[in-house]
Amino acid sequence: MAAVSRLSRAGLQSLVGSTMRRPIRGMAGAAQAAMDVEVWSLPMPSVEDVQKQDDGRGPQWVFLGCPGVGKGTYASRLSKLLDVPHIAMGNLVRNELKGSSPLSKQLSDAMEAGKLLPDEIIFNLLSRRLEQGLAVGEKGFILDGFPRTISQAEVLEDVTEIDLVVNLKLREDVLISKCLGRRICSQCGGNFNLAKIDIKGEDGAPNIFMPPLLPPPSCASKMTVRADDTDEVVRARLRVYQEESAPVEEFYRSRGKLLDFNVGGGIPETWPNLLTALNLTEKANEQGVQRKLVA
Ligand SMILES: Nc1ncnc2c1ncn2[C@@H]1O[C@H](COP(=O)(O)OP(=O)(O)O)[C@@H](O)[C@H]1O
Repeated sequence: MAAVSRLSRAGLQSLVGSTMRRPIRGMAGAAQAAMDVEVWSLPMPSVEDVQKQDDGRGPQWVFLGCPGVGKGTYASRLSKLLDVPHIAMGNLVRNELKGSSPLSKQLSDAMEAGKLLPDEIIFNLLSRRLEQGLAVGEKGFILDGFPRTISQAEVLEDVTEIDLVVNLKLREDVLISKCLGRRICSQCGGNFNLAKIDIKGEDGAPNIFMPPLLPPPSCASKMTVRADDTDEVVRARLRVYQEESAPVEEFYRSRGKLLDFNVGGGIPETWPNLLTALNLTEKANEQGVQRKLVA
């Protein structure tokens, strides 16, 4: 619990310390002022909170990877196995932007164009989520979609020691097909995918086969598409990933924390391979998880 507390509170401190210095990209002055008010109204941490030593902390992992690679799918499965929450930044953002205020509209427009949102908004949402987790005794987390820039990674590093960063990889044409095939049930929130990937490997590259993940009949008539899963916006998100997020891979690689993992197939094939790469078994949570990287 202390670990989550430390991240959350120190994250706030770090954010508050940098809010006024860091320019907010592409935001109108009024919207920026509104965000600053919200950020500064958050509770200030005490030095003791930040310095408190951890005990009983759970795993604190990060999932990196391009849009469509399956971060949500595998982070969610691992979170159940490791008994820690899966905190998906994109979901926090989408939930927050359901309102109709001018600021929500402006941020939704930016998101739907594939742009990153300002750090202040992101830190605010993440801190709030971690505070809620702390209140219910969460001990660790798997972060998905955060950090997405070097500056976010630096703030995270200031406030907690991430144990492991799983970097999912997949070729770009497949990423695009997976994003365009993604469907979400408007009733149960289930994630599905209509894309059928069947690529014969050339020049020694392995075949890639990913069957579609079709909805059950009860969901079939309720399929929705994310507004940013259009061809144009997916390509924009991939460009943003290369420019802003790919350097985060190197940030963690240079610290010896990055585990590259090629997503070579569908879930039934990839999930056990991922567990093997992580040296985990399905029963890990019953026995107490000891993560060891495969040598
Ligand atoms: N860490 C972050 N920093 C800035 N913006 C973010 C962050 N996480 C999510 N967002 C915003 O939410 C959108 C959707 O995020 P997500 O669902 O994680 O998408 P993806 O499928 O591209 O990984 C992003 O395109 C961006 O606008």
